[in-house]
Amino acid sequence: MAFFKKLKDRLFKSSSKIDEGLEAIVTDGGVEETVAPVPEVQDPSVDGVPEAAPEAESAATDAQRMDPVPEAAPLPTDEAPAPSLPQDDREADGDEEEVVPSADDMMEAPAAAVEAVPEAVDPEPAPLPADEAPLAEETLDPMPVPETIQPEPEPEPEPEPEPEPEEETRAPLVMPRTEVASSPVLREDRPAEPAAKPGMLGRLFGRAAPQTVVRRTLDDEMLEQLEELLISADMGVDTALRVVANMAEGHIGRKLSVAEIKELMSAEIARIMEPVARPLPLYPKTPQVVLVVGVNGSGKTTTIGKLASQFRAAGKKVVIAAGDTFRAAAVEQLQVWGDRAGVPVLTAPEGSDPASLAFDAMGRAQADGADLLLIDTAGRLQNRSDLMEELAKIVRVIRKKDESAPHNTLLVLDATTGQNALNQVKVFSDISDVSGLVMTKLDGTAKGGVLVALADKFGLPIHAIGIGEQIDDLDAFDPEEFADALMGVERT
Ligand SMILES: Nc1nc2c(ncn2[C@@H]2O[C@H](COP(=O)(O)OP(=O)(O)OP(=O)(O)O)[C@@H](O)[C@H]2O)c(=O)[nH]1
Repeated sequence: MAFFKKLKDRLFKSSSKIDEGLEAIVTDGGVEETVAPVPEVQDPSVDGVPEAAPEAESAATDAQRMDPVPEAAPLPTDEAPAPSLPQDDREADGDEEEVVPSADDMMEAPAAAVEAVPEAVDPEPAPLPADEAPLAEETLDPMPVPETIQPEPEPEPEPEPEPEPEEETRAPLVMPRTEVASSPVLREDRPAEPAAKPGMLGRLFGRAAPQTVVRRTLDDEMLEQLEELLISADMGVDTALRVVANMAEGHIGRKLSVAEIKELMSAEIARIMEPVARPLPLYPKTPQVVLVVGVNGSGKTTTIGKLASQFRAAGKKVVIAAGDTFRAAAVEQLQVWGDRAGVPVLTAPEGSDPASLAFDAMGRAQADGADLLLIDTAGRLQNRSDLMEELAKIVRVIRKKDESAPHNTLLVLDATTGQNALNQVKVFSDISDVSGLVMTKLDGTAKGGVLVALADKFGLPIHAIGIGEQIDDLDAFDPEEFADALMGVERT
């Protein structure tokens, strides 16, 4: 399943809360309007845009959003270019994901494929392919250009083309999302054309019954209600105010439906989040040391496991240091992830000095020629000064081996803590040099708006978001996808 689809499905607690709230706000004082009937689709093979009564064009669009025509036509072929495959294949298959091999597709390899990676033994140091040469600083694309991007065109189009062997070439989440976003074929969740032009008979007889939409005039009272709604989704007062104020610009006094408000808010949220959507940067210097911090239970261990698996699957050599020596369960959990991914996990006896383990792990990573060293840490905020000293010591000792380390300090935050996440950013920024955020557990929380507040307030890069416990439930952060998922925007 595409990550965006999962994100949308799993952010339902946040989006349905917003949805219900918006319905109530618009219905309260809104007026039901009849909109132009939606033509029934009779001939989906004909490309085109459905007709709309000119005087009610926007209303018709809204009605379609609210009640999409069920038999939407397939994408016109020129909307889904797949230059490397014959036209027939694309049409016959009807599945863009398979016929247009892409980096995004590769993120969707089933976990089973990843589990098939060999045991956690030190793998034979295979020579790195040319395309994995160290990247220049700020070059964000660690993804080797796999053969699947440019598949060999078949001399003779096969009637049943074999699916591409994508499992082995999954990209890590550090893949730059800008590239993905610029490629329309990757947006399989957002077909560009909602419906086809009806056939002739359809145009004559097949018009659906007139539909209605409720719209309410945007005024101060409604703005206040919208603000409260966003605050209830954990967006925080300041951010909610900003979103609503910007959204209101140019729309005061206009009649808006729920769908239109959602789209306006989604655009505003995406605009706020755009500057912080930055994949984890990769540096030419290896091993790149990534220190992972966060309170207990925020998802550090799981995030490290997912990162290690994704990087390993992308051909990177990874070493993990199980630096939370206070919790045996955390060490065991990391070992399970390490075994799955074929990544060595360095451990130390319970209660021993995590800095000493980090020092050894640094040595091991250097000796192994590892690309990445991921260091887990304890998250005992109960004793802040102890934790601060512990983190400072880890940094001191690894700098004995590389004075530029750690190259990233990732703060892992649990979305279910809502506004508390803001305090955690403050505290961890005080005690460590936080360079970026990962937000976990966006699935199953009605507090997803907190990520908008974080972006608005701190401006720290958001590298990735977690929406479940499986390997591929962590992906780079895409502001537009997130905003749409949070607001429950339906793009037809
Ligand atoms: N639903 C959901 N659960 C998650 C996600 N990420 C982590 N978890 C779960 O959250 C729990 C805590 O995750 P850990 O990775 O152990 O958190 P931690 O920060 O390492 O915790 P400590 O080891 O106590 O410091 C585990 O049960 C994970 O499976 C996520 O994105 N979604």
